[in-house]
Amino acid sequence: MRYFIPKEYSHRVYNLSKRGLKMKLKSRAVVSTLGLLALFILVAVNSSSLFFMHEGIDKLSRANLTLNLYKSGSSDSDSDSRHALFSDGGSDSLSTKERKKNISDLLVQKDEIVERLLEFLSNINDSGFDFDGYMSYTYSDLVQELSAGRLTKARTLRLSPTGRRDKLTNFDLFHGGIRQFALYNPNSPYVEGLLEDMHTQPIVSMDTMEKGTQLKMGVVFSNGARAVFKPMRWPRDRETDPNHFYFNDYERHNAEIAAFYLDRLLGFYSVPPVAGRFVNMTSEIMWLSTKKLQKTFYTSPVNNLCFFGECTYYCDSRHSFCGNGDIIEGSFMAFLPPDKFALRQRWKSPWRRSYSKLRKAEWEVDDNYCQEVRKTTPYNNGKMLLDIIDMHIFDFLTGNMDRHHLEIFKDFGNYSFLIHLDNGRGFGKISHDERSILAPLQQCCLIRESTFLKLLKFYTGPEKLGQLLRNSLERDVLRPLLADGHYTALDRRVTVILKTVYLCLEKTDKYNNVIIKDKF
Ligand SMILES: Nc1ncnc2c1ncn2[C@@H]1O[C@H](COP(=O)(O)OP(=O)(O)OP(=O)(O)O)[C@@H](O)[C@H]1O
Ligand SMILES: [Mn+2]
Repeated sequence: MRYFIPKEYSHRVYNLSKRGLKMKLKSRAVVSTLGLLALFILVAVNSSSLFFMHEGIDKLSRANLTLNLYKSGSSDSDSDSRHALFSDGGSDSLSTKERKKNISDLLVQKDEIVERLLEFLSNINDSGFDFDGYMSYTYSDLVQELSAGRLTKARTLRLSPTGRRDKLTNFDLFHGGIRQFALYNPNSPYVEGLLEDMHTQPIVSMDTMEKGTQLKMGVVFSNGARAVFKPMRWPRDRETDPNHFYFNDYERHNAEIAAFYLDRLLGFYSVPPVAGRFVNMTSEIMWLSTKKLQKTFYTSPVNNLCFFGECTYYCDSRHSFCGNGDIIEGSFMAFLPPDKFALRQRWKSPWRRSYSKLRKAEWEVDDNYCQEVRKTTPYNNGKMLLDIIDMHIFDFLTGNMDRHHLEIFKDFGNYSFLIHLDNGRGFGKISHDERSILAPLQQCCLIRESTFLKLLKFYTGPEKLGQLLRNSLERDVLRPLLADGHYTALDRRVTVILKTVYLCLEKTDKYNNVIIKDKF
């Protein structure tokens, strides 16, 4: 396998030492003196709310957001020179009232509590939040602006370069492009290229993966790329059995694919690229696998080829994977770099479920659970807790209750992003919203501002999350990937999240206590 660090990325490094942050701030100051000017205003307004954040990070974040999200208030600087995401729209011929009315006409389903949230936001003049400017943005523009912090030229993994650059595959480029705050850059052509490769490249090796509890296979393609293959277990319109506990639920190949697109749509960039593919069970699985695995193949009474493979759970003839003839669908998730190049660290999530029918987890019985978590390393660094909350919001949207571990690249340290592997237990229920997945948001009453603004945009429209995801999923060969009801469920769940945020705001009555401005 070949690795390299793309040249254009290797010269700027996020250094978490104070000196590093100061240097970063300094370079920003050169780019925009206005940023600093507005920073001071913001610092004065918000100094009390971000008490738990690392001081340096705090400054950096505010500088960034001042540039993008806020009106300059009493600042006398020239607004055209700013990258103002939310311009004040002064030249617009419509009055504020008219614009608000036009926008609210676009709302399909209003929710009384979220309406109150909007009212609250339109009235918080003192923090300089430009509500009208925000409302005039489309989701696509918004996500570009708000997720930019994740894609800045943070450092990549230290993978040693071998091989010539023109010979590098999309898979190599994906590994070379993994950064401290995002797994990939959605604007880089290698992402689409890798999806295409996983869909078209001949499969040359297929082996059972030892890791995890349910069957999954390690695949090697002819160009050297590797992927985790999860075959289709059941039809995509079949919902989770309500009598099953979350830990008895099967994995769904389509959920893995949909989760990748949802994560990308939300601007998190934490799920490795996943592509769907039809696989020939005879030539692409059986002939390539071990004798042991081959022994689990059989022909079903209706002449479909089936196998059950080897794994800790559900690998017996009552839980088989059966093809249509000998063709089966499956998801292919790009492999992360192997441990010897980039070690990952995995530990139990504080909001892990008990995985027992009888026992409750600590977070389920202790209302002050978050206050304790916030004091502990690494959740006190100002980023990881917000990442966990983002992750649970993501899991709540898909309905995945199976987030038992947190995982990062060791090389990036505690101030890095969480990798979202294992999304196969999402999209199992259409009409049920599992609110307990939102526990970290509910208990900590914190949400990253960018996440909040993105979700709110789905509520105000005109673009809705369900429709946007439906459009994205059209690209995959296994379309349609989700039963129709899942798209409506997503829109409904956005509202549930926003209501949760409003209830937090109501408790503290202060925007900055709940909605945290950091650079992500
Ligand atoms: N894309 C990937 N690249 C590298 N390793 C991976 C990838 N996907 C999964 N793995 C490895 O396999 C392990 C198990 O994967 P996954 O969590 O999807 O399976 P699982 O059967 O649901 O596991 P569990 O029972 O622990 O929930 C992961 O923790 C990770 O170490
Ligand atoms: Mn799992």
